[in-house]
Amino acid sequence: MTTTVTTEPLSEAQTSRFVRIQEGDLNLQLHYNDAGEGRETVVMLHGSGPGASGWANFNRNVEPLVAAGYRVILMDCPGWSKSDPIVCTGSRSELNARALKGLIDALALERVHIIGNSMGGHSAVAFALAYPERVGKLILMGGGTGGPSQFVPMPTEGIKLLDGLYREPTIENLKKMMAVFVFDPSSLTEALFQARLENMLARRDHLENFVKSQQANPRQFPDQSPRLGEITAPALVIWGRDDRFVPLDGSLRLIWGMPNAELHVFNRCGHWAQWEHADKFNRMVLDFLAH
Ligand SMILES: O=C(O)CCC(=O)/C=C/C=C(\O)C(=O)O
Repeated sequence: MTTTVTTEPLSEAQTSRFVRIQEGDLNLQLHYNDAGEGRETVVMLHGSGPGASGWANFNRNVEPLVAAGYRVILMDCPGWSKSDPIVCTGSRSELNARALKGLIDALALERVHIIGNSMGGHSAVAFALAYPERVGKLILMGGGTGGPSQFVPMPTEGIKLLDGLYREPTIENLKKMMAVFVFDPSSLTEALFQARLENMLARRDHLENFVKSQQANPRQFPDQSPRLGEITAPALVIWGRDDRFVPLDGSLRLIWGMPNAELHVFNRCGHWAQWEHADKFNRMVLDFLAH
């Protein structure tokens, strides 16, 4: 007799968890997804767009890491998805870093690898600066520090569309922003737009709080370049050549600043390398983590 073992694909609902964290004066409920049972843990931090979440940003990346034996945690940052609302008047990179510290303390994880997308990259760097002993390896995509581009006027075209969408959360504005996320907008499906629209409209408080935060402090993601030399963790920086949100020269600042960083640039790729080039991205991440 033959036994057939079928493995169900991982789903958002099945991996969804909540935890209350207390980190200094930061006391809030965070939502996260938790998949796999490996000895080593990879945390994934999402970007700052309206309706973003760990699952929305990284749904093409979780399974391969879990299959390779990692535990994968997707943290929804304060002010996104099912995590508690917040108005941030200081550095959002540092706020997210503190939230992550609270989360890994609550889960009793001593040290984690971090994959950060855009705001998630800024936050991963802030975490590595504040809690270096808690970091294994860093993978930074389309982010790692705020600060100016030497080549592209700021705010970039993508960030202007993102800000416009926060102020007027319509399907038309969402499609305009998402068309700029990727190199090839024909890869975006109606189902993807609808899922993102649902996420976005489910939490109008988050949208309003983002606008209030920016009014209180337009520099939510400060320039962390002067301190990059302090980060000794091995870092893989990944960027899309055609990134219209956070320009490519941001990646050079990161690898010039961090002593143990290396860079891969994807051709025909926008701000969502982990989605647009998922297969190669996953292979590169697994290789980097293993060696
Ligand atoms: O302003 C910055 O430097 C960060 C912008 C950012 O995080 C944009 C991210 C967009 C996404 O990846 C998303 O919303 O999914």
